[in-house]
Amino acid sequence: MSNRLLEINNLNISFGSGKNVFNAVTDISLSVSTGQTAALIGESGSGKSVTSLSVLKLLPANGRAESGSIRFDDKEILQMTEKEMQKIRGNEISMIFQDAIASLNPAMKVGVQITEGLKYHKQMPKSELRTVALTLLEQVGFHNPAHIFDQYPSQLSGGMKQRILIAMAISCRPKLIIADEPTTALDVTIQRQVLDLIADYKIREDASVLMITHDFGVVAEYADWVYVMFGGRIVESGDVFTIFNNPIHPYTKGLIGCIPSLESDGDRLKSVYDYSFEEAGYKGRKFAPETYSMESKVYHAPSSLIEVEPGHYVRLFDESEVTIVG
Ligand SMILES: Nc1ncnc2c1ncn2[C@@H]1O[C@H](COP(=O)(O)OP(=O)(O)OP(=O)(O)O)[C@@H](O)[C@H]1O
Repeated sequence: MSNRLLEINNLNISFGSGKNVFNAVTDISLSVSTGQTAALIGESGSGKSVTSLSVLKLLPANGRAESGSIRFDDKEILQMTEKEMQKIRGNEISMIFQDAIASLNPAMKVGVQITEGLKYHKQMPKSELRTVALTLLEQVGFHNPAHIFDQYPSQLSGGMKQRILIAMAISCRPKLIIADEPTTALDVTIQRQVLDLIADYKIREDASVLMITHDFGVVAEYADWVYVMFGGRIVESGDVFTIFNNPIHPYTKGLIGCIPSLESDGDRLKSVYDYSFEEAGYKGRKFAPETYSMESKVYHAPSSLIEVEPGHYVRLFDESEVTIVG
């Protein structure tokens, strides 16, 4: 078996029907190897969440994977039935959602909520559930697990609730964790704790993480492999060192330029668009995903990723590599 636990190939996802079809994700390919963290980074609306939801077959009702493949542990997800997916969700793949704190049941003790997955997926006897839940609470950093077990969500802070969610996510010892901006609502110290807990789990269990983020600082610290998304496509990918040392696509450069730095001497934080305007010398988004217009002509950019050095892929964007189609 390959060590690619998750492998997405040429995935296309659209919403709507008839004339109102909208392609949210176009020709995405990515993989997450065993024991590694892959980050999917891009601005809001670039298709990160839609891609990750498709791995669990949890797309909204008006969305669908049109073509491509999603292989997890050498099984094709897109061909699985709902019943088969129920055995995978929360068991082999866990997802920590952006706004997941709201999903905690306010009327149930958090300790009991942690045991739900174990009852459902592992048929664990009642006598063992409490002991396992206490261990999980310890693993996510609670020094007084017996006390926390009996608390209701309203008695806990946001950061504590986030740790409960991580305990739930890891309870069945999933092979893959999908973390969709799990820290957006939290302050910086707690963000780090949450990301560290996910990283600890990954190391302890030799598990894999697909991390969805818009923060290159987080990518630098936690990811092994990076996929940069723009407009529903991957525009650059490679291992984290290569992407930081030799970013090629203007959008990637822009994102890296957005990381606040202590040495920046008080400079205004550049937005990605400022960067592309200045660096690319174009009026408009030079690196638009497929077509863009300039001086009343429409340009069509080649849509394939090119391997510019071993393992480093970039979608072409240079004017010399653009053909005029209209
Ligand atoms: N139910 C839906 N119906 C129609 N379009 C949708 C639906 N859900 C998402 N989209 C569209 O799909 C595109 C990708 O959205 P997605 O949520 O994956 O972006 P994202 O990169 O995860 O952004 P964010 O960081 O804000 O979550 C967006 O243009 C979005 O408007």
